[in-house]
Amino acid sequence: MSALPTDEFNRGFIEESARFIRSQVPVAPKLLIICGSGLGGLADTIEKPVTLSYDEIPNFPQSTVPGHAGELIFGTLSNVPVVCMKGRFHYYEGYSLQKVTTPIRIMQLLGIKGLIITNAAGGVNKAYQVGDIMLIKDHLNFFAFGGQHPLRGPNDPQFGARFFPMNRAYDRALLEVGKRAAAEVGLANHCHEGVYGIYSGPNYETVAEIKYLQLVGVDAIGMSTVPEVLVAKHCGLPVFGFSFITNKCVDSYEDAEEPNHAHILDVVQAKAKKLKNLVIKFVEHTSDQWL
Ligand SMILES: O=P(O)(O)O[C@@H]1C[C@H](O)[C@@H](CO)O1
Ligand code: HPA
Repeated sequence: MSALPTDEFNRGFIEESARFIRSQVPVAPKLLIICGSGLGGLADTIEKPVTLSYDEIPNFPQSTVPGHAGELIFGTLSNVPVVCMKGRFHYYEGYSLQKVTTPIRIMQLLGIKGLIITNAAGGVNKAYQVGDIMLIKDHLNFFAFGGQHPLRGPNDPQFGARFFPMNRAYDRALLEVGKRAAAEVGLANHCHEGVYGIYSGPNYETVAEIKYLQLVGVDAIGMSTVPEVLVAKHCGLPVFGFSFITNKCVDSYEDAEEPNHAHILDVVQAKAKKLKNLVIKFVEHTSDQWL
């Protein structure tokens, strides 16, 4: 059997990061918000912010992708102590899936009670327009079909059970709150519920791959989120997630349009205020659940 990257995921290693964060931050967070590509502006709404750079925190991975600043922002939203990850980690950066997901376990040790997860994604579903949001109701984990999993290796029962269900991974009640929040911030006509699929990247998909994704029921395709949600569910955290549709997936050889990361960041920027308002409303409506 090949070597397992268990040291990146073991309790001592993660506790060291958590201890450092506790020594720097006055209030323990109750809710973790992970910002997708270009979505770091979600953290601008946090009151009384305290910033920690990823490079200050022992054992914490470093952001290498444009649009992922590499900072944790602690503070409050609707009186809920939150922490915002401005910058997430992706498998294509070279990190193991364990390393990609260590922040979830660190934040769980700090006492979070839930996860809001966001991403930029390509619209596979032909009804989706650039600038829409998709509330994630489920995912297709193509990594797991190939035997790749952040929880491969010895299980630490202090975090969660060896085997765990994923059929209600995206909390149904939170999804309804998300729908209401989207309507309240004027996104009702741009809001869908759908299935997110993970693709490793760093390339965007071929035409044949997009046709396949359409056939198997993927509505939005991206390069993140699924590993973090798996580890969050393993340790019992309720999850609310949404994809921001930054580009239409090209499913024809005649179509000359090509996805482009710089353009994706611009598209997010253009809708940043509405997305911030969505997160604020969502936390406002769910605050009792986290306190
Ligand atoms: O971190 P997310 O999933 O939002 O980032 C997406 C996927 C790739 O990292 C990148 C492609 O443009 O954006
Ligand atoms: N494919 C994969 N990841 C993405 C895309 C896409 O089209 N857009 C933004 N992230």
